Amino acid sequence: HDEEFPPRILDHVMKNAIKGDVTNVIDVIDKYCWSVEIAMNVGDVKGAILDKSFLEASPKNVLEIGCYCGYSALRMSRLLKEDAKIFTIEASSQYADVAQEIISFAGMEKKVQILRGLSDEVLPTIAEKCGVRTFDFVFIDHAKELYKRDLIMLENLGLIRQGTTIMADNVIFPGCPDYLEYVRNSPKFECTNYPSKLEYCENREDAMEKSIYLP
Ligand SMILES: Oc1cc(-c2ccc(F)cc2)cc2cncnc12
Ligand SMILES: [Mg+2]
Repeated sequence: HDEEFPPRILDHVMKNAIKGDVTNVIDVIDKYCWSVEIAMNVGDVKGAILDKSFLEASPKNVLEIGCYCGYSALRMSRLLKEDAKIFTIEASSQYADVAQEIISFAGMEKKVQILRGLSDEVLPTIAEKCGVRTFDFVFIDHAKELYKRDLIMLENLGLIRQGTTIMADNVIFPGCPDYLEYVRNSPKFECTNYPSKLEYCENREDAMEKSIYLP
């Protein structure tokens, strides 16, 4: 990926969005990505699918794996109920730096906590570090080859509970076949597929997969 996109989107947001207006920041990012350059945010079309599942779950403790520039964390933060919080794991310190700036610019720094590091390094201590026992909603949107490994880690660490909603981005493109096979064949997950398009594209298929954990 273009390593220089994050600083450019940060600069564009700072110059064109309204400080403290999270909906405007989201809109400014989407307009930029539709008109200037594509980025790997979940985007507005798949973002609406995420929003709907998020509202249905109405979660208190939210985990995101793959923060990037903070776009999906902002989308979820604007739908958070009182005293609910989002913890988002980001392995790239460059991405985490930009995400922190964008999340703070939007005024959501109290609702979103960025955890820097690789998911398999962060997850084992996240419960005690964040004062959370289990997560009510999980959004998986990082390296596709890590989806299955990390879901199994969430199960083994007891970080998900009866009824936890897990949303996964990019299950068609770039695709995560082993993850899909795992959740769809497991009796512990109730899965729903939401066909859509790759972010900021009209003609490339992608989809989100919702899996409700029912151990
Ligand atoms: O939504 C996404 C899209 C792409 C991606 C890859 C290749 C391409 F050509 C276009 C888009 C990569 C991602 C990596 N992590 C999380 N989400 C991603
Ligand atoms: Mg994605």
